[in-house]
Amino acid sequence: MASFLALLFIITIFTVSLFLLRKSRYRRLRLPPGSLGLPFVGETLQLISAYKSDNPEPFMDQRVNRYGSIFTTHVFGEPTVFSADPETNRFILLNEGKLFDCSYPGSISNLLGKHSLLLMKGTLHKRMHSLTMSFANSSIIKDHLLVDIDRLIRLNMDSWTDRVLLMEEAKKITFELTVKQLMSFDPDEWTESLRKEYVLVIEGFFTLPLPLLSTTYRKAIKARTKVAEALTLIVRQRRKESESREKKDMLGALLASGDNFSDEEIVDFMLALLVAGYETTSTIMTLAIKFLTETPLALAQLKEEHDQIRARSTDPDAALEWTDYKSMAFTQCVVNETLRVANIIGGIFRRAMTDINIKGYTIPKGWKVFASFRAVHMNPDHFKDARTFNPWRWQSSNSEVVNPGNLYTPFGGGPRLCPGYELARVVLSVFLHRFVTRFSWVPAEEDKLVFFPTTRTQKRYPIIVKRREESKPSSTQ
Ligand code: HEM
Repeated sequence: MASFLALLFIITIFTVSLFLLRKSRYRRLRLPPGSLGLPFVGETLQLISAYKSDNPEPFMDQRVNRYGSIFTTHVFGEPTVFSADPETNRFILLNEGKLFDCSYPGSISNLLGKHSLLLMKGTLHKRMHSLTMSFANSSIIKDHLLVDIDRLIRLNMDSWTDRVLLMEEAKKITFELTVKQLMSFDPDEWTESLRKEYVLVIEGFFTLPLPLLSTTYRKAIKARTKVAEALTLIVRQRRKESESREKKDMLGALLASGDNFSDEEIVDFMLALLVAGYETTSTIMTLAIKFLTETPLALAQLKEEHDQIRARSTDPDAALEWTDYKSMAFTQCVVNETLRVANIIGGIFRRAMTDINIKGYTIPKGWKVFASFRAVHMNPDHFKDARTFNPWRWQSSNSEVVNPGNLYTPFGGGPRLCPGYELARVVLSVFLHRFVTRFSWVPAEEDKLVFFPTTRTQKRYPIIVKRREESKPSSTQ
């Protein structure tokens, strides 16, 4: 008993001294105001509980009201400076690689692989980022991706009847599209079994990277190995045939780039691209439908826009043309507003490479920073009635958002600007076109949005769909 009390005493003294030491070191620097919370856990539990609800705003609102738009907190085991300030966010984004480095949790880094674009740094990152951009830009989308996007979306929707888990279906579509774009494969059993392994890999992102303690992480590592093996076989196969058959896909571009990438480099690169577009694009597809369902006036206007495009052709299944996409003016307002309100990527973590002075404060070297896009997008000082879904705010006649500048950053910015931003917009627009012209629908049950560990609806948004021609009264009646 005496030795237990002595141990308890030592632990208490150690913890208190650590806490005081930490406080006095930070007091010497001009840190942004805030609270580091409890020793070790900091304010992690408050953050998680806010973001696990459908209204995470109070976590930021309370701290911004108390300390201002740049404040210090302590989350996920580290002191972190949070920014809800658009100028500071821009500064962080633009100084990537100079003052700040990207920073992902160990589980994500291990599962992605060291050659993934998300983890690359320096000149190689620059080169690979521009290669990726060149592969998802508007002329490539116009020249050949649009046809595949439209075809695969229709193919998937052909089998939808009655109750549909929209989030699941959207994920399937997005995965198939990315596989097609990367290596020209049409969906089949191979694609679906690869997707199942992917789901396991992604589940591992949000666990501790400790195989002995976490079954989910162990399964994710196993699945990652399987995915890498499957992709390696494809790369090797393509190397053999690359001289005779030049395919217009990402893998072809990598092999023809003259950079002599190894199999491992190409596999890591493709694996990460499949992850980056998968959750994000499918979630935005689902949430666009959810927000429209809850805003009938916007839905009616959107339907009208798309019915008019359909009316231009006698064939209801005629492929969409680039000019059709370009004529979807209100759809672009819906896309912008969905991205603003949903905040699929609510912000980005970086690590300070040196002591950084900003707005009169110091961010100490080695500290994490979090540039919160969400806090800016949801701030009524920047967007009128910010917490309401209002696609009309994006209409060119509306003076509110003529030039949103640094205020609107759903795809980030600077050297790590999302290379899939244009592609995601086209996929979402085509999906909305086919969805509203083919179906009427009602939610099958209440479903709630949550924002941790990722933005999603709790029940994968179940809906009951009805083909529009079925719901129309027959002309002979
Ligand atoms: C609605 C859909 C999407 C959203 C909201 C989104 C958002 C973002 C954001 C905010 C970043 C910046 C991350 C950072 O600065 O650390 C990013 C990076 C990235 N995105 Fe997207 N993205 C979407 C779709 C896509 C698609 C379809 C692709 C596939 C081509 C893609 C590929 C990537 C890649 C590879 C990166 C890493 C870039 C780098 O680190 O250099 N994204 N995305």
